[in-house]
Amino acid sequence: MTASMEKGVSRAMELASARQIAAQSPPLEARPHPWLRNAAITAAGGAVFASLASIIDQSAWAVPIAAAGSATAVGVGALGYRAKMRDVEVDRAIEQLSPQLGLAAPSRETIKASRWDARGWPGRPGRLVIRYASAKLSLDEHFIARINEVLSGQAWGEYRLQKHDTRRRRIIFVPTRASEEKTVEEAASIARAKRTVLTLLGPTCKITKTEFDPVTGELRALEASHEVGTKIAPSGYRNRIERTVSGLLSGRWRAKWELEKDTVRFEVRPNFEKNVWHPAPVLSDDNPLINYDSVKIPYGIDEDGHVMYWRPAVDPHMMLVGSSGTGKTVTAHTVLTEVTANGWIVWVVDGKGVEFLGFQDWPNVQIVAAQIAHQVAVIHRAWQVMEERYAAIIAGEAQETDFEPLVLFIDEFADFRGNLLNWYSMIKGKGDPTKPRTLQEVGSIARKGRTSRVHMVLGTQRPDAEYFGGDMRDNFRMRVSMGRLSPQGAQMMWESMSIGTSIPRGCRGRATTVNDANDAVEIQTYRTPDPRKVGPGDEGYELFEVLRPAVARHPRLLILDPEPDEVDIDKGDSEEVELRFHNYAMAPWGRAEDHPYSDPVALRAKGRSRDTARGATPLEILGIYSKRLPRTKDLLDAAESAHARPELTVVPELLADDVVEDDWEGFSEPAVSSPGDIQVGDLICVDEDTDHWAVVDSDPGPDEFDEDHYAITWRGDGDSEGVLSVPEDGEVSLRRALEFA
Ligand SMILES: Nc1ncnc2c1ncn2[C@@H]1O[C@H](COP(=O)(O)OP(=O)(O)OP(=O)(O)O)[C@@H](O)[C@H]1O
Repeated sequence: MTASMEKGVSRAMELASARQIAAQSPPLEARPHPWLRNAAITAAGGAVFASLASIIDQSAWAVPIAAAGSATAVGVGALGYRAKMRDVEVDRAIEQLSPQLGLAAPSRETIKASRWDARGWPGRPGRLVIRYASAKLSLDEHFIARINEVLSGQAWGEYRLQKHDTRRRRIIFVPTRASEEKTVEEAASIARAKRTVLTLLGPTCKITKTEFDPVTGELRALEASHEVGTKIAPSGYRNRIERTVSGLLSGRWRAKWELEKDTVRFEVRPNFEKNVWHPAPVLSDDNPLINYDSVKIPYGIDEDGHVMYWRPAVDPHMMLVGSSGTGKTVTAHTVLTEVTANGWIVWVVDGKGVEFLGFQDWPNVQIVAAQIAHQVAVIHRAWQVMEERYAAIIAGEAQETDFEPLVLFIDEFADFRGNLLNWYSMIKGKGDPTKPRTLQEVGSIARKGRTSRVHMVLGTQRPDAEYFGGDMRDNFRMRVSMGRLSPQGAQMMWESMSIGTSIPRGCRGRATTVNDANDAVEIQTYRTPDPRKVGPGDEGYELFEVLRPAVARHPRLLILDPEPDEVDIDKGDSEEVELRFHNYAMAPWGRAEDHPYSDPVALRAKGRSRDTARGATPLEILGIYSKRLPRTKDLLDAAESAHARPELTVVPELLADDVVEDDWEGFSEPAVSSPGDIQVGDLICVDEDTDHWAVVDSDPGPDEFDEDHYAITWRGDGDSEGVLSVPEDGEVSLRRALEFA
C-alpha cells in the first residue's frame, strides 16, 4: 500500500479545512498594544509623586503613594495585556471567518466582539456581531452552520445564533446558556458532525434535529433531510457516508435511512454484546397441542437488544449455516432447549456424532442418532410420521390440530450426506435405487412437513447449490448464517454478494438473520452450554437448571437391531442374510426403559468409561498401546449391542482461544490491485505497518472529500470498521475469496 493510502477520512477532512485556511491571506496586521509602556509610565508617575511627598515634607505619604503607584502600574499592565490577547483571538477568528464571508482579505469590520465575561483568561465575548458584504451568501443554507463551526473552533466555547438580520447583513451570536454549554472539544465535534453531514449530503441537506446524552452532554444523534435520494440509492454510497461520519466522530456511529422520506438519522451505535447467555425460556403453556401456533423460539439479539425469533407455525423449517467454529452447534442447542421447553418432540440426526450426545437424556428429546444406520432410520420414521398424518387428513380422520409437533434436527447435513452416500454404496443391493431414499425424504419433509407439523432444523457448513437449490432452499425461509460468509455463500443464503460477508471473525456466535421486518440484520446468538462439556462449577452450568424442561412429556426411544427380510429356504437362500437399506430404515423402535442393555444413556450411567490414559493417545487406535498399561475390555464390552454407541467420553475439543486459525483460509495469496477493481468480500490491507487486514463491506466509490480518490469501507475481525481513501491510480494489497480469484 502506498503512503498516500494511509490517509483516512479524518485526514481528508483536515485537508478540506486546511484548504480554506490557506485561502485566508494576507493575515491582519497586529494592532498596537503599548501595555508595557503604559504600565511603566504609571509606575514612574507613582515614583514621582512619592518623591514629591518627601520634598514637600509629607514623607509619611511617600510609601503608600509608591505602593499605590506600583499596584496601579500592575493593573494597567494586566488589563493592557488582556486587551491584547483578546484582540489576538478576535483577529484569529476574523482571519478564519474571512473565507466563509467571501472576503479576499480579512477585515476587522467583520467581527465586533463585546460584552466580554471575565471567566477564564482572557475571557470570552458575550456577543459577536458579524457582518458580511454579499447578500448572496445568506442564500446558502449552510452559511450559518459554517460560521458557527469556525466560532466553535475558537477557545471560547460554544455559540448559538441569536439573530440573523439579512437586510442589514448582520448576524449576532451569543454563548450557549450554561445548561447547554459543551466543552470546546465537544462543540468542535458537533460542528464537525454537522459539517460532515452537510458536505456528504450536498447543499440541499438540512440538519433537522440534534440529540445529546442527558448525563454526559455528548452528541448522540443527528437527523437531516436531503434531496439526494437518487444519489444515495446504492447501498455502497450510503455505507461510505455512514462510515465517514463514524470515522470523524468519537464512538461508532450508524445511519438509519428513510429512503422514501429523504431523511436520515445518524446515531451512536450501541456496543454489540459479545457473549449473551441464553435467558430462561418464557412459556405460556407447555402443552404442544395448545401452544403450537404461538410458539416462538428466541435465538439471539440484534445490536439494539431486539430479540430474534423463529416461529415454526409461520416458517416451518430453520436453516443454520456456518463454517466450523462459528457457533452453529451452540445455536442449534439453543433452539433445541427452547423447543423442548415448549413440550415439543425432538429427534436428532447428529451428523458428527458427538455434538448432541449431551442431549441424549434431555427431557422431550426422544432420540439422538449418532451413527449412520440410526440416522437413516430417524429420517425415514419422521417422513413416515409426516406421510401418515397427511394421509389421515386426506381421509378425513384427523386434522392438523390433532398432531403433536415434531422437530427433526439434522446437524452437519453435508457431513451426513457424504457419510450416507458412502455407507449406501457399501450396503446397496441388487434392485436398490442408485441413491438412498433418505435424501428425497428430507426434501419431502421440507416441502410438506408443515401440514403434519413435522419441522426441521438443518445445520450445515455451506449451503451447497447441489442440494439447496430451488425448492429446497425456498422451504427454509427462516435462515441464520453464522460467522462470515464468502460472497458466493452470501449469494446462496441471502441473494446478495455482500450480506453476511463482513461479520467480524473474532466474534463467536455473531450471525446474520432476517428480522420481523424482513430485513437482514447482524445478531449475537445466545450462548447455550453443552451438557456434555460443562460440569458443576463451569461457567454457564447453572443455566441448565432454568433451561431443562420441568416435565418430560415424551419417552426416550431407541432404535433396535434391524430385522432381516424373511428367508425363503426353498429358493435356496443362504442362512446368512445381508441387511439391506430398507432393513435399516425400517428398523424397529422401542422405549429406552425397556432396553437398558441397548441404551447408551443407561450404559453410561453404569460408569463404563474409557481408561483416560489410554484414551489420551492415538497409540491404542493404532494397536501399539504400551503393554505396561493393562488393556481393558471396556470398550468392546460397551459395544455389546451392535448399534449402541459404545462410548460417550470424547477427547475434549480445543478451546476456541487455543485454536490458531488460518487467517487466509479460502483466500488467495496477496496481490496488488487498483482500488476500482476491489469487490465486496475482498480482504484488503488497511495498514501496512501493522499488517492489518480487513474485509471490504461495500462497493468502492468516489471519496466525497478528496477528488480523484476512492473511498473503500471495511470491517475488521473485532468490531472495528473504517474507510480507506486511495488515489484512483494508487494500489491496494488484496486477497480475494478463492472461488472468485
Ligand atoms: N453464541 C455464542 N456466544 C459466545 N460464544 C460462542 C457462541 N457460539 C459459539 N461460541 C463459542 O464458539 C465455540 C464453537 O461453537 P460451535 O461448536 O457451536 O461451532 P460450530 O459452528 O458448530 O463448529 P463445528 O462445525 O466445528 O462444530 C464454542 O465452543 C463457544 O466457545
